[in-house]
Amino acid sequence: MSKFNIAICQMNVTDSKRKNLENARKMVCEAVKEKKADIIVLPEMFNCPYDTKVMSEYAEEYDGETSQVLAALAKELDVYIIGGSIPEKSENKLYNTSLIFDNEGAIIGRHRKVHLFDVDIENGIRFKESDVLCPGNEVTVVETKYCKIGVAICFDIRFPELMRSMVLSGAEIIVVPGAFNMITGPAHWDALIKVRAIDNQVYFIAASPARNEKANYIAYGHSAIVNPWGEFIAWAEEREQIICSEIDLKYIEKVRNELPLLKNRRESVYSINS
Ligand SMILES: NC(=O)CC(=O)C(=O)O
Repeated sequence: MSKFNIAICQMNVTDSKRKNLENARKMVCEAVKEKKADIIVLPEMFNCPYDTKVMSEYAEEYDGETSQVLAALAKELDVYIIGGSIPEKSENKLYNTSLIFDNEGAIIGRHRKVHLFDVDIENGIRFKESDVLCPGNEVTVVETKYCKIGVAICFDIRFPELMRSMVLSGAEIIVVPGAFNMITGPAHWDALIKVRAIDNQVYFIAASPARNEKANYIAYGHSAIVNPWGEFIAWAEEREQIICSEIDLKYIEKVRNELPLLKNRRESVYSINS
């Protein structure tokens, strides 16, 4: 199966977990019925506000309410779900975690955000995930019936070594649920998505929450799907919406053959471990 569809549900996230889960369910169903999506991606922290003060309140141990909803939905609709991220509790620690389900509702991967968003931008934004979260320590690449997919979360996008590691492990698609904000979003979001797609010759799927001007942390929106040539093939505005695009694995092969970047790396000259 070299062609299939991926959708992003750019959903409104509220402070009610119940409403967020209901909304996720509604949008995933719509993505499958209306857009014929085979893989559906949700945004970062889709079941709770992106606010370090409340993350522990919303956190769940695996296998909690959110993972049960997503697993059941994936099975019922016969689709893969890359469950954005949620605050995950494990052994008294909190993580920003993406849970990934196959079309039978089985969990096939779990990515814990590796790079925590600790920034202090003058006259801009101060955010310190490490006040409450611990970092994950693994590169996540899941095997699906379509191809291998790398999954990372938001700030992880800024670390090209992580993206390249996924591709060296065979990823042909990279999925990043992410909640950029009104300072870093306009400055860097589109550019990062585009360049990560170009330098890794992958389809790049970046899934944001919809913009909520009343939230403490205002997400930028503008979810997008970029092809391995660096073209935006589907994109959202700020509001709640679903975007979807066809993925063509043969096109990845074509781009990688015509412009053989991955083959022509000179590892003897540079190494990502040095
Ligand atoms: N929220 C994040 O993790 C990252 C972000 O907003 C940025 O890198 O900018």
